[in-house]
Amino acid sequence: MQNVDAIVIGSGQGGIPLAVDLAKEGRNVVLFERDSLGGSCINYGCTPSKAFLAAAHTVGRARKAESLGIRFQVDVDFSAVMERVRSIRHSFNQGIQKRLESAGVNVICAEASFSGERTVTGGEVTVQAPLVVINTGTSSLIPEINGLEGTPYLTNRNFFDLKELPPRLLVMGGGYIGLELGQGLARLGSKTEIIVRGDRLLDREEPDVSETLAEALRQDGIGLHFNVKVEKVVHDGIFTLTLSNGEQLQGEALLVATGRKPNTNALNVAATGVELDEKGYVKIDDRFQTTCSGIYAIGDVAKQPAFTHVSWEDYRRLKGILCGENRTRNDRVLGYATYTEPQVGRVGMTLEQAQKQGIKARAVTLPINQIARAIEWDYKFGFYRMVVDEDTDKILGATLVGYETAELVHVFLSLMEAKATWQLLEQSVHIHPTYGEGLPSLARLLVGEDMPTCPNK
Ligand SMILES: Cc1cc2nc3c(=O)[nH]c(=O)nc-3n(C[C@H](O)[C@H](O)[C@H](O)COP(=O)(O)OP(=O)(O)OC[C@H]3O[C@@H](n4cnc5c(N)ncnc54)[C@H](O)[C@@H]3O)c2cc1C
Ligand SMILES: NC(=O)c1ccc[n+]([C@@H]2O[C@H](COP(=O)([O-])OP(=O)(O)OC[C@H]3O[C@@H](n4cnc5c(N)ncnc54)[C@H](O)[C@@H]3O)[C@@H](O)[C@H]2O)c1
Repeated sequence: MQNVDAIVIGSGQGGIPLAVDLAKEGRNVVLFERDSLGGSCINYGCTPSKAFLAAAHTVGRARKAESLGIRFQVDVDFSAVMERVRSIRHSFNQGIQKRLESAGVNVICAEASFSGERTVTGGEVTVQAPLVVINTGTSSLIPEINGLEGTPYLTNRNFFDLKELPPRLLVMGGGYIGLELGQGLARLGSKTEIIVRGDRLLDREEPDVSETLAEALRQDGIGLHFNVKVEKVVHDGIFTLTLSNGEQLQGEALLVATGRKPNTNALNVAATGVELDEKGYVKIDDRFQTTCSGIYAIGDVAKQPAFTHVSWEDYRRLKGILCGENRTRNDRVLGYATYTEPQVGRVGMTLEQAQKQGIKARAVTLPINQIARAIEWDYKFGFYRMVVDEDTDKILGATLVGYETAELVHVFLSLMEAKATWQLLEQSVHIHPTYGEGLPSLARLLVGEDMPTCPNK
């Protein structure tokens, strides 16, 4: 056994920069990774999915251009689309490897598990350190369904290895992955059916977000099946799913996107006193400390909101804490987005969430058809909503559904980080004609101005 300064388990989005920084400071750092360097985000998450959606949404927008008087002949070279996705993934992955190597991190390509207090074994290597950081992420949670096991179903792991476009795609799950990848393949040409066990898509969002997305997906030709479960799966070259309402659906491909489970099974945490919650996530306190001193956990495995920028920010905060700064993980404004078309850009609380916390809150909503830019570009789906505290006038949250709202929502992120009031937004003079000019217009609804609120509308 060797003694080192720090051990990082998992090359996730927080673990890599932390290992690099510590190594650059001259510490002896060992990083264990059992799979490809860069974790879910680079290998089977954000990077390949967004490169894939760049192609898919280009097709969607080309088809939609007919309403502008333009007709395109769309010819999808699926194999070229996926080759490009894989080459971007490869280049990101190589970049990570070089970064770790040049910083002097000792990378061990093996599955790691605890073999004693702050002692970790992976492959032939056993190391002990005063500092251990767990950044092992999550994997697909596969439901137990009669006949599913052993069939060649897709998850986000093998989706990006597809070489041919499946003529028909069945998707289980109406969350982020099911909607992004389902709409993506539909736009590239697969006849797609999405099976949802509840009564709406993205069920953590407000109902009108779900309705807007459902309408947009239907316009892409996607079949939506609500309030049904998959009871049986048969695969004989083709997948046949029997649903709880008796209906049968068939497809050449089945994507299972029904949630995630933490990668903690292999860790043998009992050997070092790290406790897990009832679902297997690592329990941490406000400062990322597990129940074992000297061992920290960051990112998805610590049940942080499962986004790359959160894992990255966990690293920045943990680094501050390790350097003696008085930081916690709780005082941050977190946003996220769904990269469907329309996109859903979100930050902070919804009206219902604010009211449940006892805040006297109010929400205003501006439909996208009140924004000149949207009319000029014939963009029909969406709305902008802001939630404010009526006592303090502070902005509490925003939901933006529409064109590239993942970009636009940063206006709210910054305003909220600055603890700004809605009056600041109301006073702002945004450029005409932009989607962004809808934001002060939204704020002006709070002073009672009638719609339309944008110039030329
Ligand atoms: C399809 C998809 C699309 C996504 N799109 C987005 C997006 O657009 N934007 C966004 O912000 N987020 C997105 N996410 C979420 C994002 O990928 C994760 O939140 C992000 O990767 C953070 O992960 P992490 O740092 O916790 O660990 P991960 O990136 O999951 O990395 C964990 C690493 O630990 C390794 N590991 C696990 N156990 C062990 C062990 N015992 N020993 C050694 N190594 C181990 C794993 O192999 C993995 O490489 C997406 C996720 C998916 C699945
Ligand atoms: N744009 C992004 O930032 C992005 C994109 C993809 C994934 N992610 C991250 O990855 C996480 C996981 O995504 P996900 O889509 O797997 O999970 P999710 O939790 O978003 O959605 C899973 C869906 O599957 C449904 N479901 C569960 N069991 C089912 C069953 N047996 N049959 C049918 N439906 C079932 C759930 O009701 C839910 O709607 C997300 O929560 C997110 O944090 C982020």
